[in-house]
Amino acid sequence: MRLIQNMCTIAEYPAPGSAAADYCLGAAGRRLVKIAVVGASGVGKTALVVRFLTKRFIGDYERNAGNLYTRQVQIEGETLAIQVQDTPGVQVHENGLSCNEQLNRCIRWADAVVIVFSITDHKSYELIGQLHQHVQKLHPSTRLPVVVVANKADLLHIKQVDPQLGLQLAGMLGCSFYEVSVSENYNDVYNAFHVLCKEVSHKQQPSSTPEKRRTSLIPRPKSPNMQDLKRRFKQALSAKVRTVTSV
Ligand SMILES: Nc1nc2c(ncn2[C@@H]2O[C@H](COP(=O)(O)OP(=O)(O)OP(=O)(O)O)[C@@H](O)[C@H]2O)c(=O)[nH]1
Repeated sequence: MRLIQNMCTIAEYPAPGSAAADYCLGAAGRRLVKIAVVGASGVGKTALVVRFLTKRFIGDYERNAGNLYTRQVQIEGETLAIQVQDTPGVQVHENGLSCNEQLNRCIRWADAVVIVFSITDHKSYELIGQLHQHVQKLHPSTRLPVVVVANKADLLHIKQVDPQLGLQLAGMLGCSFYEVSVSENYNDVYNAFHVLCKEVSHKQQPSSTPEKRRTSLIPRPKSPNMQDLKRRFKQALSAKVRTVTSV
């Protein structure tokens, strides 16, 4: 969907670090968390993003062109600006995943990724492992926080994937897992994004762990000033002289 009320549509596929991409951060001087939402076509990526941003479920969306939205979230008492990049559905070809340059740019830009599949579409589930691998390949020097989301939990009667399998796979990949129904439940959607933001926030502040903060609060001993040193040296010297003369 192209433009949705109450959301700020910033740009389509902004270049990392571009003025558009940093708009929200610059506006309020807040820390920024950038999230890309990826997965097969029709799994509910746009619905998920819209639900998270507006709390509303809107049944029909234009085929996604990949928009960037923003909102603020409170994480452990701090207000963070978050940008969420919706992406077009990933295509699969005979020789595997086909990720176009736009999608790759989004993944490289992101601090964290949401990989979505639908429990009504087994093929979308089969993509998760490959997508996760692709994300890691585009971020070779860091372990990007990823959450796997199994959507359409309300459609149990036509399910093709047991959500339990999603949980197992996410565990094997070292990702968090959420089973959600974007159409019926806002809280699970919110929690999935919230956990991801928290993980990124902790990663962005490695030096402010409680242990380090405690250490920095221990006062350093005052270094004695030169005057003081001279005074003490003189005192020691005259005491020595007194001792020698008294012998
Ligand atoms: N029943 C049900 N339908 C859902 C749910 N989430 C999304 N849908 C529907 O699934 C369809 C596809 O949703 P989209 O959000 O457009 O999916 P997408 O992954 O963005 O699709 P692409 O833009 O093609 O990549 C829409 O008709 C949504 O209304 C859900 O939790 N339950």
